[in-house]
Amino acid sequence: MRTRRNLIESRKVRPPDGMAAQWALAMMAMAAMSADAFLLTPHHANFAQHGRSQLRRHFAVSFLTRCPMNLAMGANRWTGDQVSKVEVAAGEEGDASKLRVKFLKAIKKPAGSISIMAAIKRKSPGSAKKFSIPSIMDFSQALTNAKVNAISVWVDEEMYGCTLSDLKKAVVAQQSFKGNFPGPCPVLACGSFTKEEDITKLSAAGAAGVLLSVANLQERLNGMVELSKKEGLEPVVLCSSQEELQAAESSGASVLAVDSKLLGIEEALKLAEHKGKAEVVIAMGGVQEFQDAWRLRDAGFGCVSVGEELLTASFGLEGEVRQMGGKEGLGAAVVRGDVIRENDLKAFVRGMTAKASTKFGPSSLNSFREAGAKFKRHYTV
Ligand SMILES: O=P(O)(O)OC[C@@H](O)[C@@H](O)c1c[nH]c2ccccc12
Repeated sequence: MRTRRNLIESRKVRPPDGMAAQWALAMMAMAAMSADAFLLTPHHANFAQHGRSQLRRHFAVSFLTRCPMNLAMGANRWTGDQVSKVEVAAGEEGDASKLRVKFLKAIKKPAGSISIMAAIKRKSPGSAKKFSIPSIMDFSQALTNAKVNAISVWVDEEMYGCTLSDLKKAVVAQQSFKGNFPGPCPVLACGSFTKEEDITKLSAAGAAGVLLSVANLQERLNGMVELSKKEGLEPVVLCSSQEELQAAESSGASVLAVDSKLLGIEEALKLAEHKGKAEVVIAMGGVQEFQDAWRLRDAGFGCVSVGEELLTASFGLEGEVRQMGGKEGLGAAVVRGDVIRENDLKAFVRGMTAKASTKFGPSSLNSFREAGAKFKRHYTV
């Protein structure tokens, strides 16, 4: 039988930065309790961001007896050393293709349920909302902790503020879920990819799939779909009409995407019945309420990609007053927009995937925002 120490080492779990003493204490407590593993919850990891004295006061570990499968760092903050290693790996030369995760398997759910793909972007054309996302790696992990099924990264620095290196970081960070259930999330590369070398680059970065647009590629679509498959990437074909859906299907792609951001939810809903033999149809963007996700699910969409609302739930909007008491009040907290609010993120994903019926709505995201309050509060739970 492996010793506890071995177990910890074999899982490559290390004390987070500045927590060596607490870690040692936890180990001793584990030994005393004959626990095989323990869980460091996101709660504790959050304290790590807020300074050590507070951390020391609040530090606690939750014990899971004889449950090595659950050995998990809820929100594994990366140490400086780890980050620099990844930055090297995520650089131009580093090959992350071996870290690729199967995309279709991750997003395909039984009928009647919907999978969630979180869109990572720092900005959007035509939107005033900006998200600094200080650490793509931390965010990538927080998303998996919140049980999203896939992640997409918009690789277009000018339009979306994210680069290929960000995509690679999102891929590499998923490795901390290897051996866990659920395991690492696949990462879909989004952007307007038109060249063959785009596909090879994305493949080397460890992307699980690539978004290909019928409108952009036209007669070159079939070739790009084929090449993506050859490179081990799942081609996800973006359509905005019935004709485009047909073209996408005959290109041989199994995963189609409807541009619900462009069309709006109502128009996207109408397109669901033209999905043909596609294994999964993704609604790409424009989801603002839980109910949008539920309606898309009921119409036959298998997956929904959510960007702005999910990012807003995760980071808040810079300058927003988020607690009771108004701007000057005792409990006032002005959001800096650079800290991941894990609980809100989790509640958001849970709401999207809830087996709720649209009949008993409306239970929208906005209804939690206390729109009538004198000082606007943003709560997404
Ligand atoms: O932020 P939203 O509305 O939740 O959307 C996410 C994502 O899919 C979106 O970032 C997006 C950006 N460009 C697109 C083009 C087509 C479809 C979708 C998109």
